[in-house]
Amino acid sequence: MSTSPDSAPALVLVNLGTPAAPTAPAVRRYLAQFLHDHRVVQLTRWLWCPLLHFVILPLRSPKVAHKYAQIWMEGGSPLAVHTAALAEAVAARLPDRQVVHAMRYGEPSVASVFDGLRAAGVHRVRVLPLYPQYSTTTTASVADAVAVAAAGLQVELLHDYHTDAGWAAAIADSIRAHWAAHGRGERLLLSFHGIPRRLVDGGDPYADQCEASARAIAAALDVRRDELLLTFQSRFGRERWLEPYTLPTLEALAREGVRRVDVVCPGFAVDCLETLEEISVENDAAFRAAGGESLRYIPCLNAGGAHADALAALARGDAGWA
Ligand SMILES: C=CC1=C(C)c2cc3[nH]c(cc4nc(cc5[nH]c(cc1n2)c(C)c5CCC(=O)O)C(CCC(=O)O)=C4C)c(C)c3C=C
Ligand SMILES: [Fe+2]
Ligand SMILES: [Fe+2]
Repeated sequence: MSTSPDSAPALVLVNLGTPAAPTAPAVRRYLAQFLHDHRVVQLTRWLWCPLLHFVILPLRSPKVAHKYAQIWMEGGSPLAVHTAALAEAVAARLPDRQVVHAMRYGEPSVASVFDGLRAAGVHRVRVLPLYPQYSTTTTASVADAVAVAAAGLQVELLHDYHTDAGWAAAIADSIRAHWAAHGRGERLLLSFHGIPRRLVDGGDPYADQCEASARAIAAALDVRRDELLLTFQSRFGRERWLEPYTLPTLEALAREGVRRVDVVCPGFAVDCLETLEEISVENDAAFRAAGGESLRYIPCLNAGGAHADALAALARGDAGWA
């Protein structure tokens, strides 16, 4: 299918990426690409490469592969399965344009997806990184990969959608649906992926955008902002990351006598290792070990209709594209 320069732009949804199999070699290949990205780890290469190749990859890959094995789905890694399904759901809402997905690390790579679009005669592309909150570690890294892959194409990228009304309403509806099915926990915790504090001090707007998302979700839920707790998970390495950290917060709540906590992860477009294993398995066990009764995890929006509607509306609109 060849497109004219003024037909609707193709849409590429870009997610982080995930291993091809729940095995140590596949996880090692994935982590090697991910953790070589200067946007993710800024350490000087002569220091970082030996540490990565001789310590982190050999030690971490088998452990992380074991975690992936616990959550692996029939069609593959949850992140891959849900991202593909989400792209299909968005495509069904945008019949006038081509909608595909790509992964920043692993397959389908940004380069291969752009080659496919060029071969199909596409001239204009909109790239929607599946990160509601902008960070140099994620969104800017997608922009780097797109800049390399997009020669000859007219490209626009969505900076973020952290207070988009359709997205915030979809998260609020998912929380309400969870409350209707399971009753309301004593606390609602919003857990976002963390980043090093140093990056925020250097100007990364991620922390401010997480806070603004929390306010938007509270407004859409019609609760006060102080009825929600905002925490940061998935710390990697030894330096200080954004605080408060999710796990110690959950343990402190349990010790204070809070029995039931609802946890939602609004920084993740689809469920993945960090939500299905870290929150739902590891943190749940730690919460109960500290005296809590149940950590009730509220799934990501995944390929749900409200999510696809919100992303399709963003793709059609003009706000935030540059
Ligand atoms: C949602 C936004 C994300 C930000 C911001 C982010 C920053 C970030 N992550 C790492 C290190 C790791 N992250 C890992 C997994 C992972 N991270 C995100 C999202 C964000 N990361 C997702 C969706 C996932 C899950 C992928 C999946 O396959 O399901 C991992 C791999 C797992 C592990 O080894 O623990 C690492 C490592 C850093 C260093 C960073 C910012 C500096
Ligand atoms: Fe290296
Ligand atoms: Fe991460």
